[in-house]
Amino acid sequence: MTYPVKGEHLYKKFKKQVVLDDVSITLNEGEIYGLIGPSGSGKTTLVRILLGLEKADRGEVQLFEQKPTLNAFRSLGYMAQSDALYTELSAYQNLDFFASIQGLRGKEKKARIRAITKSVGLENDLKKSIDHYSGGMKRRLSLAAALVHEPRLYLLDEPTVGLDPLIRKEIWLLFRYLRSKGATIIVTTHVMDEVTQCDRVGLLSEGHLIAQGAPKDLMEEYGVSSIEDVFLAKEETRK
Ligand SMILES: Nc1ncnc2c1ncn2[C@@H]1O[C@H](COP(=O)(O)OP(=O)(O)OP(=O)(O)O)[C@@H](O)[C@H]1O
Repeated sequence: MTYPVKGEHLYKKFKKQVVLDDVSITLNEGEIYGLIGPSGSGKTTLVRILLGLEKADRGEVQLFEQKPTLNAFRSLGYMAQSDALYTELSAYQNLDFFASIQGLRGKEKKARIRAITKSVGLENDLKKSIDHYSGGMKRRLSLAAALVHEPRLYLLDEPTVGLDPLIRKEIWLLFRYLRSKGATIIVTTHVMDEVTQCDRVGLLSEGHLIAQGAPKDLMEEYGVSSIEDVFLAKEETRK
């Protein structure tokens, strides 16, 4: 079996602060994995290390059983926490650019742009310049840019932050559709109802992966009815 992501014994320090302490994480093909934890617990750092954008002080990362390289990076869908869009271009021009650098051409490129903008609900706003986009629209466009080339692996850092519930629902439908086609998705989130839609979750606290598993199994194991309570129960046992 090929694992899309394998991080082993990852350790990272920024100056004197230990941000990740012996974190190991393996993703199976075709699963949605939610990475959750309080602000500052190390989620973004972990995602960036898994991508090869940040180097761990110790530990090993493999993407599809190879060390992260620029080529591997191109075949991923990455959405950073802050939007990386070209504000002087229209929404369409942005997507056209991102699709082109991912190697899409001609009719296929147009069809993918059309399909993805519909999925994120921006099909009527493609001509607008990004300067005239709201924060939520920019977020959706960033997501579309990460998804347009339909990679096998997505690393999405808070993709739905600031979006209204209807759009969020649409986006989760899209994630499930991508999963049904065999894609693997790692997503960081603060939204608890999104957590229960993940196949597995990893709970990060102060750089430690304190629990990992299917949300239902974790809730059963701790005899609680929410992942927040699993978090609290687990934190209690660590003290
Ligand atoms: N480049 C950096 N230099 C110094 N400290 C950093 C750097 N990047 C992250 N940190 C610190 O590492 C810790 C973890 O940050 P990280 O962004 O990974 O957390 P997070 O769980 O993603 O938080 P949030 O949910 O707020 O995005 C924080 O204390 C942060 O200040």
